[in-house]
Amino acid sequence: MTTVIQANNLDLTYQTNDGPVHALKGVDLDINKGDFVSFIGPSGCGKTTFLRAIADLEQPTGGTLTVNGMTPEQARQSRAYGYVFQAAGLYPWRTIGDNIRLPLEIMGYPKSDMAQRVTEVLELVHLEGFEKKFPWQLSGGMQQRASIARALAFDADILLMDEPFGALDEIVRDHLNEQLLELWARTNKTIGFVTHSIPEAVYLSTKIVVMSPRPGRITDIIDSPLPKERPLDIRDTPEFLEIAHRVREGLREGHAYDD
Ligand SMILES: Nc1ncnc2c1ncn2[C@@H]1O[C@H](COP(=O)(O)OP(=O)(O)OP(=O)(O)O)[C@@H](O)[C@H]1O
Repeated sequence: MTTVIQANNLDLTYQTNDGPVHALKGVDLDINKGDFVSFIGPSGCGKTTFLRAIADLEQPTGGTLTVNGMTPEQARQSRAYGYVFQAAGLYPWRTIGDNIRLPLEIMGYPKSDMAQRVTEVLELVHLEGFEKKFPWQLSGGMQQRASIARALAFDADILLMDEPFGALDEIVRDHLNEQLLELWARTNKTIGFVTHSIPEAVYLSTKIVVMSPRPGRITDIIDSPLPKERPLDIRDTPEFLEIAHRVREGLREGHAYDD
């Protein structure tokens, strides 16, 4: 099994006007190729910080972190991952196709390759035919799918997603969760996914990382026994509910630490 992301005793402390904030403390985690890893925990437990450290957007203050065996900086330069933010962040004056093309243009991709990539990724997120539409002509869920398509444009092996569906209603979210699993199965990407939702984490993941704040740390890592193929009604099975229960217990323990 290939380890794609490896954190050893990782620390990250922000220096603020109110003193140091220990956002990550002693984080040890191995993420293997093809894993779907969810990070769940209360606000401030360092989920986003960890994702940003992987993406070289924050600098760890201790320990080691490698991405595809490289430093996060080298991994960023070799375009090892795509990043999806909570808000879709599409440019309103650019069409969906032009939004997806933008990172490719910046990197100087040949024009012919670009057209083909845009078609491919739109197909992956089921937005065929929307290339010429503007973001405001799409629903919130479709915009978020377009932003996933943009993150897939480079065909990076790793997809980092920071609460991509947090602002969407439950029905749309269920639908996108199903589609994301299908995309993951088709592409065999390694996915790091931040969420506040227990059912979402359990439904999507092969590995669930439960975190706790002050200092931000990992309190439980659950390797999911659920099969890769997951219809939505798997959420009513005893196996699913058992994992959800373990996550809830882990979160509760983390909270007790604060009292
Ligand atoms: N740029 C920054 N400067 C100073 N402190 C920061 C910075 N970014 C995050 N923090 C602090 O680090 C801690 C971890 O923040 P982080 O955003 O990683 O948590 P999170 O688990 O993603 O939270 P949420 O669920 O609210 O997004 C918090 O206490 C936060 O206030």
